[in-house]
Amino acid sequence: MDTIKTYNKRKKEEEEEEEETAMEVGFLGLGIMGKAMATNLLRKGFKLTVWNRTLSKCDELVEIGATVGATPAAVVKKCKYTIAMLSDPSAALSVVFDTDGVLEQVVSGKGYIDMSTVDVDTSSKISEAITSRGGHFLEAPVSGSKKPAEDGQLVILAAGEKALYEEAIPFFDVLGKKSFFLGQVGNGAKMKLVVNMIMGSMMNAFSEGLVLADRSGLDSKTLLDVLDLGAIANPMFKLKGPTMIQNNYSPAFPLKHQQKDMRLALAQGDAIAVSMPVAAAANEAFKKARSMGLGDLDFSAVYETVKHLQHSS
Ligand SMILES: NC(=O)C1=CN([C@@H]2O[C@H](COP(=O)(O)OP(=O)(O)OC[C@H]3O[C@@H](n4cnc5c(N)ncnc54)[C@H](OP(=O)(O)O)[C@@H]3O)[C@@H](O)[C@H]2O)C=CC1
Ligand SMILES: O=CC(=O)O
Repeated sequence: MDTIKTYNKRKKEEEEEEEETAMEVGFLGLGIMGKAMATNLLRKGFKLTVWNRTLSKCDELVEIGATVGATPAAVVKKCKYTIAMLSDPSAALSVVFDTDGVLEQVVSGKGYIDMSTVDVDTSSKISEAITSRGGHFLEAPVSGSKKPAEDGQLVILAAGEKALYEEAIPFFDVLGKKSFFLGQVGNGAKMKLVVNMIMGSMMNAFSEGLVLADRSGLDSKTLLDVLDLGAIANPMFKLKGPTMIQNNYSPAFPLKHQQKDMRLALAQGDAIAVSMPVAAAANEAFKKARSMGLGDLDFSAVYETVKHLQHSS
């Protein structure tokens, strides 16, 4: 009789533990984007276990209810679903494959959702590793910056396992205003790089326009008003224009990440022989900006490089 009781008690505890695990969501990477996204998930009632390479960045999340995992592996062990938001391909790979990384605890049924902006190769390597251990993988890079992340207004570009996409919709509903499922792994990465290639090229054209207007004796604020009323009005010019003309480059989207995206988009074009001279020139300007020590500022700081080119000519 006692044996049956003990068995039933243990079974109930296991079921409770399983339920608990199912509700826990892991979050790796609490930079500008990750912090805002994790905060939204917590505020909407998800139980979050967070990890960041610089562990002190977890403190603010702990204050609003998060638990800290000591390593990426510890987070995955505890949670059925883990979301990552990391700087670049090398960070995304390191968090999965290094000692104490994600892969050590991926077993059947675990879901890994990488929302970092990376290239197809990186995403495919991660996908193969996770799925070969019975886990499920989704890439889900986002369009939208710090403010859309804070407001839960990102555009989510998901690709990979459709079933995991369906399961992740409650997270995406909190994080974004719209999510797309784009098919096989790689399509999310490709779409995100196309979008950011266009954005980086536009930022350069905009910077050149601001310089040309200024050197032509025109008022920059009037230029912004004219642009905003015409066919090329857009939220980026409207948001960044006023701060750029005040030389304020407080980072929302760090310039080093925009340059990484230009580089990866050019490689994407290179592989399929798509010629992109405008994007290539924009990439050079972002590289120049990095060499001027502007990499941690907002990507709109490329305006300083465009101004600098006039001084040196
Ligand atoms: N900011 C934006 O507007 C947008 C950014 N993105 C993309 O989202 C991703 C994150 O961007 P964002 O939050 O702005 O970037 P941040 O630079 O603010 O944060 C980067 C994060 O990656 C971590 N990291 C960097 N290198 C490593 C490593 N080797 N191992 C482990 N962790 C590492 C950082 O940890 P630590 O704190 O220790 O440095 C930090 O948590 C990037 O891929 C970016 O391109 C996409 C849309 C918009
Ligand atoms: O990746 C950057 C963004 O603003 O989107």
